[in-house]
Amino acid sequence: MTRRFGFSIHATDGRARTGAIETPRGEIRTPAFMPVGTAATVKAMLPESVRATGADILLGNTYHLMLRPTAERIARLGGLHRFMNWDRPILTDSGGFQVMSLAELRKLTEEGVTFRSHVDGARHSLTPERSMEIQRLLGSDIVMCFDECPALPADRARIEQSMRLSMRWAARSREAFGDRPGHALFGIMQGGLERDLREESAESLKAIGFDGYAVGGLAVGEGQEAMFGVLDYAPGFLPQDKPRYLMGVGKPDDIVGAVQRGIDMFDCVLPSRSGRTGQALTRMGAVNIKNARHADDPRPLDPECSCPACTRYSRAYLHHVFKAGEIISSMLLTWHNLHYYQELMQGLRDAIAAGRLADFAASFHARRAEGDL
Ligand SMILES: NCc1cc(CSc2ccccc2)c2nc(N)[nH]c(=O)c2c1
Ligand SMILES: [Zn+2]
Repeated sequence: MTRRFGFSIHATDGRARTGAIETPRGEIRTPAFMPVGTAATVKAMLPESVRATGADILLGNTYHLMLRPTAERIARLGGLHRFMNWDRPILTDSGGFQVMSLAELRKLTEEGVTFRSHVDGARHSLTPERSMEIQRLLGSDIVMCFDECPALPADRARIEQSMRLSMRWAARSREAFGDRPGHALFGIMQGGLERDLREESAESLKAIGFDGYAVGGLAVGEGQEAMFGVLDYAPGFLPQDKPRYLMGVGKPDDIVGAVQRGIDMFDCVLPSRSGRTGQALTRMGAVNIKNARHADDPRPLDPECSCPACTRYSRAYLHHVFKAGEIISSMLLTWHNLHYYQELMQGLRDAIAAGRLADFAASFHARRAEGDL
């Protein structure tokens, strides 16, 4: 077990890489999918079940945890790993993105953001310094810089102004983070869909120096084509020997395309959130288990899947417990969706290692029927 944070690339295929991030709490195989555990839980899953799906790392949410139960309380109780019974790596976001999308009465200044809690209306402020303190109190292994992700649509001037503010905040985040062996600080590239602003952001972040680099400000409504257009060049602006994390992405086909363009780490609420609404993500595409056609179907959701939902239950049963609003419905479909995502990541890692990523991507797309199954 290492006391340090390190990244090694084991193989490449085109711009895609497969390797591992070494942390004191265990390794993270890349490309990696990181389930989101917003309020110190991956909804409808026990931590041991999340691990059983193949996850090496979870995401925690600074914004939610600072409001409830507060970072200070979690620190007093031994930190987030102890609190939520997950002893492997945790990455926490810096909170700025959620403030702008969830909080009320937000005020943005050079200093940071003040806002009212969506929980109880209490006033709060987040600055780069406070965000670093909260993430330290939580005990997260990978800390994200405090940044600003501009709401779209936004004109170039707004994107430019916002990116440069985020770069000043990145420098303050680095300063406030200090020297913490075994813990990592990731910078976040901004710049919208503007190539020159993306390059300027990357240069600013490299000049400061980070343990990893995220691509922020994508998957904010621009659509897959525009996102891939940015990913055709933006990862290349980042250091080749450091992990690259595409924040908040994405659907399975988003992930396959982004891996082909050099991204190593992903997170998305889709597998867990859609699981709770009855949408099962499978290699053939999406299955909406609430549809009446499943009511008498004795077959498994996906006969090729080895998860508990597919090996022990029929579509008819899953349909029934969903229609009845039974808690087990969320448990089983969330488990299946997270299992499917981790199988997809393992398939990508194996394909890159074998130099057959193009074939993997081609068969991935060929299997997916259009529309609902
Ligand atoms: N939808 C894209 C997205 C998502 C997140 C949130 S990722 C996340 C969510 C919950 C827990 C951990 C990470 C972002 N976070 C930051 N800091 N900056 C961004 O530009 C950005 C863009
Ligand atoms: Zn399954």
